[in-house]
Amino acid sequence: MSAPIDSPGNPLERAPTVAVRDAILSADDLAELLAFAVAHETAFKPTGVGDAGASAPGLNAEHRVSRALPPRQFTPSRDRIAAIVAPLLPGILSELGMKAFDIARYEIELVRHNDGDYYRRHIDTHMGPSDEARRAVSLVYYFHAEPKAFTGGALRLYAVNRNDVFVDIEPERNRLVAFASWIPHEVLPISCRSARFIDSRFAINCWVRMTPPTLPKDQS
Ligand SMILES: O=C(O)CCC(=O)C(=O)O
Ligand SMILES: [Fe+2]
Repeated sequence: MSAPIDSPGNPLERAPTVAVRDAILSADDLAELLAFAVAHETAFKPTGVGDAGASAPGLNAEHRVSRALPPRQFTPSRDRIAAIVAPLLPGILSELGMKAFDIARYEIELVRHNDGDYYRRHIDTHMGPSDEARRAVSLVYYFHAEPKAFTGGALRLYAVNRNDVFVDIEPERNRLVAFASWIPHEVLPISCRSARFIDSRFAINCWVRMTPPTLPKDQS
């Protein structure tokens, strides 16, 4: 018996693959988006966990502190965001090593992290057999006011089974980051001395939901 010449290692311990795209929006569109967020400041509500993949539904300040705009208030932007993401998706999927799939829908959320906020390690999807249209790809688009008035807030993406193998992505203005929704990740704590809403770390989450595969019929 001979040992493999080049062991591929354990995929669960490998650093995750992340796709990063910069300069996504024009300066005008970016300014409009920031103005939209600022105009809706009072509508942002504390975020919960457990919508997908987290341990328990509801608010959990140990796990996640941030504020999000209720999705119905952000729906006018949904088609515009989908129109930006759709043409980028084939290249992103191939970079992530994922096959093209039937898109059931895009799920979109606008989130603001301010002083002391964070989101601990989690995944964005459910695992195991299911006929729901599950989240397959997570995309996060970052924006903020200039000059940037917060520090921290990197997106840390982990190897599935390791805490000490990770990739940090800076939430650069006008940057889109994409990763498979089952990759564990966290938002590192943010410091924002002014604590003003406009100085927040803003992010648009866009989850691409996959049409579920047809499960084999029970033959018994
Ligand atoms: O804002 C980010 O960088 C990621 C947010 C996140 O992981 C989530 O909302 O599920
Ligand atoms: Fe997430």
